[in-house]
Amino acid sequence: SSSTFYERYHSLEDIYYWINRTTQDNPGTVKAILLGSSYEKRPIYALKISLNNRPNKKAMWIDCGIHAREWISPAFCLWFVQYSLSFYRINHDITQILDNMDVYVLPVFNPDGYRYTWTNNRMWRKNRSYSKDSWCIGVDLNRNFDANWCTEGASSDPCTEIYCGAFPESEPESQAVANFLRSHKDTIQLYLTIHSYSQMLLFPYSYTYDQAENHNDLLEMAQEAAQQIRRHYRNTYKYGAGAQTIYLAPGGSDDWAYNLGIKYSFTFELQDQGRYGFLLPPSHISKACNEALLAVKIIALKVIEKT
Ligand SMILES: NCCCCC[C@@H](C[SeH])C(=O)O
Ligand SMILES: [Zn+2]
Ligand SMILES: [Zn+2]
Repeated sequence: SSSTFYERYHSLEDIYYWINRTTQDNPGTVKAILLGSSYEKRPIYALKISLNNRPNKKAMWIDCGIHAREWISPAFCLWFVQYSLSFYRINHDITQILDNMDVYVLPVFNPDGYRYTWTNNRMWRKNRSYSKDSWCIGVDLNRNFDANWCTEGASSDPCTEIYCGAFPESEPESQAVANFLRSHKDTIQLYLTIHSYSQMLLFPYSYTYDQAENHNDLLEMAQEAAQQIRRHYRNTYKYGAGAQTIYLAPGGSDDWAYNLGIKYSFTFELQDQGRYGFLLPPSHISKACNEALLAVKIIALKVIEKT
């Protein structure tokens, strides 16, 4: 039954099949968009969910799986799509969101890396590109964006987990996403990128300790989301600007999207706090995704209210 499908992790092939099936089963509502292809030439598909064809509707963006080992992230993207399609016109919050915004969902930002965690190394983080002057493989796609690129919190050593790449957007995966966001920056009002673990709701900046221009807005939104998770699920999420809440991290997709003009930009770190870490068991998927869903609802509704 569908409930067990969404409470399991799925291979890359399964997710491609799911993308196809979901698109075919929901013509006119779900459209697959080919953003580009990975280093190993795998397609990078985003789904566009559009529940009504109201003219010049705004949009929100959720990407998952930029880091290969963070399996709960793609699981959440699938969960979110299924919830949206199942509860539109049933749940008030998701109905309000989908009536006001289209949603772009990118289930697997880094398909080569994700596949690699299924076949070779469960703990792989980066993509699978080769660098010309090192035997080491892979760029940290969340250090490869053009936002204070390769400063403190990233490394120019290809053998590190935070290798920034040869230059900003050097990787086909980050380039594909950046191109799409650049060409849709006037309609996309909210950028969300889903990671694990450590249970945090983060917002710009991570490349500097300087405050974002709408810091108070972002803080209030993250705070409310964290409070509601605490109230409904009795679980604790830290929240704040990335640099001081987690660590300095330049070249991130959230900071780049923010500087592009998407003024509501967040990085979610989902469950857990370290007991299982990246190896969160399937039995925890439901709770982790419900917590993330609540945060998305609260933040998205606030964006609608503010714009
Ligand atoms: N854009 C940087 C947001 C804060 C760091 C997020 C974590 C997720 Se694993 C990282 O990319 O190291
Ligand atoms: Zn991550
Ligand atoms: Zn993380």
